[in-house]
Amino acid sequence: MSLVVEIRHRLGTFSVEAAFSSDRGVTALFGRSGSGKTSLINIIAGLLRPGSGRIVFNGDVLVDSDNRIFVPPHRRRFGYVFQEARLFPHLSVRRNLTYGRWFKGKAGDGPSFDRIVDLLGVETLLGRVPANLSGGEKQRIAIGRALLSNPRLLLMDEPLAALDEERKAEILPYLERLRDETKIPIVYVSHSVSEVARLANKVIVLEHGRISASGDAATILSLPSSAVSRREVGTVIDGIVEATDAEHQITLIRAGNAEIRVPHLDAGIGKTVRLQIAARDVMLATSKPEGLSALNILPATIIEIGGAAQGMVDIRLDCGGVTIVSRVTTLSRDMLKLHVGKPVHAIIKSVALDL
Ligand SMILES: Nc1ncnc2c1ncn2[C@@H]1O[C@H](COP(=O)(O)OP(=O)(O)OP(=O)(O)O)[C@@H](O)[C@H]1O
Repeated sequence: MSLVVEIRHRLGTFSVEAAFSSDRGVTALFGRSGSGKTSLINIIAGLLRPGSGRIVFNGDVLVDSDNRIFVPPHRRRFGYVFQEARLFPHLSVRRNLTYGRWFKGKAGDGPSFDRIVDLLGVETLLGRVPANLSGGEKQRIAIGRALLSNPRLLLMDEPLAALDEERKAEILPYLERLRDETKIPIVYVSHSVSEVARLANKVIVLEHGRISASGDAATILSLPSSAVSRREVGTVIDGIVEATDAEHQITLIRAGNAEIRVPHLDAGIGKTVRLQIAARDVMLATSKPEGLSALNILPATIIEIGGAAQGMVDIRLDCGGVTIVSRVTTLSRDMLKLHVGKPVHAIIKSVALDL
């Protein structure tokens, strides 16, 4: 698949100007509130007609302002999942799911009903009405409905934003299955580092309606960026499962020359896993600490000391070829006499994982 977007659009005093292409898997449009993500995904969907530019999907020209081409949304054959599920309240879950089939192409095209019901784990919900579903269940039905319309591309605008942490955690594995088990490319709008870290193959960072960075998730999410909220600053690392310690239920992951231990993972040796380490979960010591319960104490060298904000600084470290960020107080920075080039030990308090 290939999606090529080159558009300019003005909305009052705000303007979006973006050029990017995407070729497979999940492409995340990532940025703060008001950065233009929804406007951009609406332009891709055809819900908004851009002032100028081109959009081409798999060689199909959907928008070409020079030649006055604008394919309307229903003729693009894209699925759309919004923040709220927008189910039909009077229809059963089964009828909500099959609703999208009216719009799909030739009979027999696309995924089967049973396959989608199984993929999203909604078998037991089929006879219910939306009022009797949790927020997470409703969103799974909305995703199923979009999939059953046999879309060429699935557009998702913050599909988890309206859900609490528990519901998000419940639905994320289904999105991962969708990414891994169907071949449908996805454009996924989000402002959450953890969601993007788990799901995205490619990340496009939007700031003030412009693309400020794009590339693979591990690189982009580890760069300092105004799109990453201060609470979420950290690094995303792709590592490989190297060994397991069955007795202690620990899995050893290698990233560069760094070895990171995490609670037991049900993953084979050699499997790639994505780790997310928040700066606030990394402490620094100027000598190797003894008698500490933390599992991960990595030798590191300081490569950059960021500016102070609210008495805290972010310190970028090289840990065996892998960059990790640690957030310490300015008092610690001064007491430990931290400077670029200084060897330290990074103590990682917790690691978030994605299989
Ligand atoms: N029709 C409009 N007229 C004028 N300004 C608009 C219009 N629609 C959106 N905007 C402005 O464009 C900017 C980008 O909005 P957009 O919804 O695309 O951002 P976003 O990144 O999706 O934000 P959020 O995550 O809060 O939805 C905002 O400043 C918004 O106020």
